[in-house]
Amino acid sequence: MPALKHWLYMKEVLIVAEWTALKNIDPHCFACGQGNAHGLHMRFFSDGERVRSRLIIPGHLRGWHTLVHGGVLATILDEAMSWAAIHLTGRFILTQEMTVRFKKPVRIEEEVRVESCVAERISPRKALLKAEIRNSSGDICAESSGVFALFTAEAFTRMNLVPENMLDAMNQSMWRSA
Ligand SMILES: CCCCC/C=C\C/C=C\C/C=C\C/C=C\CCCC(=O)SCCNC(=O)CCNC(=O)[C@H](O)C(C)(C)COP(=O)(O)OP(=O)(O)OC[C@H]1O[C@@H](n2cnc3c(N)ncnc32)[C@H](O)[C@@H]1OP(=O)(O)O
Repeated sequence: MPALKHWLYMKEVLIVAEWTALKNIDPHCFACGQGNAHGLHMRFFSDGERVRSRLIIPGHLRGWHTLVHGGVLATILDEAMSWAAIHLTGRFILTQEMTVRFKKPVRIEEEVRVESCVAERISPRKALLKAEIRNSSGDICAESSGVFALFTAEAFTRMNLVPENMLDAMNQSMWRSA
């Protein structure tokens, strides 16, 4: 294999290997459920430090004319921060609070990318997450930060936030890829 072709091949292998697909266990989630006919069908990938997804926001989620509804952008940011909180801390989570800054309009039917990370582990029970949405030109269109409550499996079960028969699948999906 000529050197350049070999280098490109190796680069591709490295890039593919760097981002691992994360497993989804709830097909009905509005944001990530692949079986929700009205949802966003987001799929997530992680390199161990960040979580990311890309999607095309369908026309029925518009706010005005060709603009994506701000609440939909907030959902995308919340979802990205949630996946990062779960997979990068290894805890079950609830979004406790979040703020969003809308910086540029996002258009329906345009591809966007969202990326999130843990900004700070505030305490054993809390983490600060950040996320940003970029349009196809790479401009940051919306960004968020959020405080996430972190739960052990036992605490999550005690608070009746997960049916016991789903606990195993949830625990496993937090460590295994798709
Ligand atoms: C949902 C995640 C499931 C994980 C799935 C895992 C794997 C699957 C993989 C992928 C699936 C991916 C993603 C899922 C995606 C998206 C999720 C969307 C996220 C959301 O869209 S989520 C909905 C919106 N968001 C809420 O619906 C929050 C409502 N808000 C509250 O529910 C409270 O505000 C709270 C609890 C946050 C703070 O409550 P608070 O302010 O009253 O806190 P306080 O400290 O006073 O605690 C009082 C007593 O709560 C217990 N407690 C509190 N925090 C605890 C902790 N961290 N650990 C253990 N126990 C805790 C103790 O029992 C304590 O009692 P004590 O400490 O005295 O014993």
